Amino acid sequence: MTQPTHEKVRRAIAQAQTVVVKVGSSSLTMPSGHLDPAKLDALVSALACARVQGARIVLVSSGAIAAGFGPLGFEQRPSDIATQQACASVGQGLLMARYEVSFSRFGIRVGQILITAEDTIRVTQYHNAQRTLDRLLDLGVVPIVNENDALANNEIRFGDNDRLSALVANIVRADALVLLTDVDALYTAPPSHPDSKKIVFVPDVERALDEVKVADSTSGVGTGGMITKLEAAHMAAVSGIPTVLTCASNAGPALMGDPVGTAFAPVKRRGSSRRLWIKFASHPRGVLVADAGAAKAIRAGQASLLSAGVVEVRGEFSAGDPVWVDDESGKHIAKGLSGYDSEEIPRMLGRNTVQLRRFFGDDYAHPLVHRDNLVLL
Ligand SMILES: Nc1ncnc2c1ncn2[C@@H]1O[C@H](COP(=O)(O)OP(=O)(O)O)[C@@H](O)[C@H]1O
Ligand SMILES: N[C@@H](CCC(=O)OP(=O)(O)O)C(=O)O
Repeated sequence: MTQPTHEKVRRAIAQAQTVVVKVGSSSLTMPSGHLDPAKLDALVSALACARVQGARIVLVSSGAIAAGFGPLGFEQRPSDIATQQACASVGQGLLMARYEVSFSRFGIRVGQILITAEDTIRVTQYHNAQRTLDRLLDLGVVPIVNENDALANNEIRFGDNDRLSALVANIVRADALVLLTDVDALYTAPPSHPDSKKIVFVPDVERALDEVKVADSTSGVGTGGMITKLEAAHMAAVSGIPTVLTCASNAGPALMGDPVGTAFAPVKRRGSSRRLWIKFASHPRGVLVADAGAAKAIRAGQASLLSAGVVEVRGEFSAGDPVWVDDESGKHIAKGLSGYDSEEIPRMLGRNTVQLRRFFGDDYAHPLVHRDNLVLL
């Protein structure tokens, strides 16, 4: 795929049939922990305009925690998980009620989808989410997606909605991803730095990840900061989806392909959501150390990690959990989903498939990490 120009990327965004728009907490709420109805209405007006012109819009909206902590009497965003989850439970209802009213000004229906990281990777849940989202879009509904904060397991929770929005874009096979936040564009360094400069086009997001200085969120209500937005743009880019990042008040022009904010070019064709999640969002719970031969085969691509080529297992994990694959010098070479619980693995190490089948039975004759679940770093 040849690298598209800035104009071509903007044109692709303007012509996008299916668009995922992600809006951050700071663009919908006040620092006091309440919804800001004027901001929400302005965003909805821009989205409704695109919808009325025929675009299929999926809105990934943060703001549940930020809209819930004020009504529950907290002065600032709570930091403990249980209170955040309680705030999300209250705030999510308030958020949807307001979206419902606001979209109804344009005769547009909305539907709520609360999703977990698991739903984006496990095949049946993934297809379930895909089927519901596709059907909602066919019916002209604007699905409003958020992470299922009230119940999400902290171990694999996204926490921010940036990377979740890139996975949703992959699920609905979106033509464009629009990330709306409280800053008008990506800058070479946090905008508070006196010599930071605006970046209008990123042809190669992998280079930008190395070159741009980023900081965590400072808004008091958001979580990810710029790093998770760059990761989302990266995930979209490797899924073949262009991204524009700008402030929420630029939503209308961004959707029309105007040169606002920062546009990111796609770099490759589509990949699977599971592999995107493994590479960008999973938190490994252990390590499998590959010998030189296995490390070489994995680096060459397309190989599964077999017990015969593993010399050590570290950490406690269950089958299906993410793990690092390291070489013997301790360098991470890949991330993958383990095929076995960590306690089962030591007796399998160094044995080939024939020995595993003979000693332990057919259940032990599979790769430690199948190549479909293995992603090179
Ligand atoms: N290089 C950078 N360019 C632009 N903004 C940056 C950069 N580094 C850090 N930021 C900060 O990231 C913030 C946006 O992240 P966040 O508060 O998580 O937003 P949201 O709630 O919309 O997800 C901006 O307010 C900005 O100060
Ligand atoms: N799912 C959470 C999102 C947390 C959050 O702050 O995300 P963001 O504002 O996008 O950085 C919520 O709705 O509160």
